[in-house]
Amino acid sequence: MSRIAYFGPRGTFTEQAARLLAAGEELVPVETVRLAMTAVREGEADAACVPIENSVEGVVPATLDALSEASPLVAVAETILPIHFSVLTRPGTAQIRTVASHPHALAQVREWLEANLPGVHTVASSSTSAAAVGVLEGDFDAAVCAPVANEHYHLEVLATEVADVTDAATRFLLVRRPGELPEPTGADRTSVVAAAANRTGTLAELLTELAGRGINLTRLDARPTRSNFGEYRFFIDFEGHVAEPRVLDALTALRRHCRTLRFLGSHPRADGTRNTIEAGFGNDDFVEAAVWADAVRKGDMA
Ligand SMILES: O=C(O)C(=O)Cc1ccccc1
Repeated sequence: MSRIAYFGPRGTFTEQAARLLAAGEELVPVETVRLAMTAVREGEADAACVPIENSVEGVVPATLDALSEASPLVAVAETILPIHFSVLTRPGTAQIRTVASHPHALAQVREWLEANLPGVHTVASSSTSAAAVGVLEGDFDAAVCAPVANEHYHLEVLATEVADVTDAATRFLLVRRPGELPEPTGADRTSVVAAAANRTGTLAELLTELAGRGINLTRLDARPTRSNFGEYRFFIDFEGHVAEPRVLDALTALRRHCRTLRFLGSHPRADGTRNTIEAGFGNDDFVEAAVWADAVRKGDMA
């Protein structure tokens, strides 16, 4: 049985995602996203399940930062969960003055709180279930949690299915130490983090290399390098698998433009969207063109 570290404590949305991505494996809650990845880096866990992006609030910065630091990790699988919340309180609570949750969760229930708990004081916690623990311990009056939270904490349920934005969703990754890659499926996502040279047009150069090979981007985010003010790393997700020649060709080109380029994995997409392949960019097109170019170089051209 594999050991899977997940962003905890028990009862987070990430636990729900880990149950799907690593069914039947040993799931181990870890206090922060970064420590979940450290457990994998140090060999204490075989993989980590972490949130990466939310359809309402965007990326989870802690996940991007932890993916770009220390030794490389690669994403091998993903899942997307619909997000709605349960609001939990201690049994017998007469008045709710404080409500805690992960900042992404608080941002997604602001209207509900204004309408149902006007004037309540909101407190950011490290995760949704850390807020439930805080309620149990008397630190806050209520917590905005994942539906799975109450399997563990047995609090009073004030409301379920709470969400200002219907159809909100969060994507989660399963990351491992580098090794054998998942097989290409035709509906894959490849991720990299690029530290481009700090000069005019470098981001445009990177994007042109991808666009010029008909590669469709699925996400682009910038995070500060933390070392030099104004310097950024670019997190780029795009359609396709590194086993496909147009993707490998693009990565090789990106490498030439970057101070550092970290490969963050190629894995099947949870939504099953097939890779877009423009005319002339299929695997066979690259093979035929390479055979032709080789013949030209050898002087074998008919
Ligand atoms: O705190 C959690 O439960 C998480 O897994 C992070 C999160 C927070 C809000 C929405 C989706 C995921």
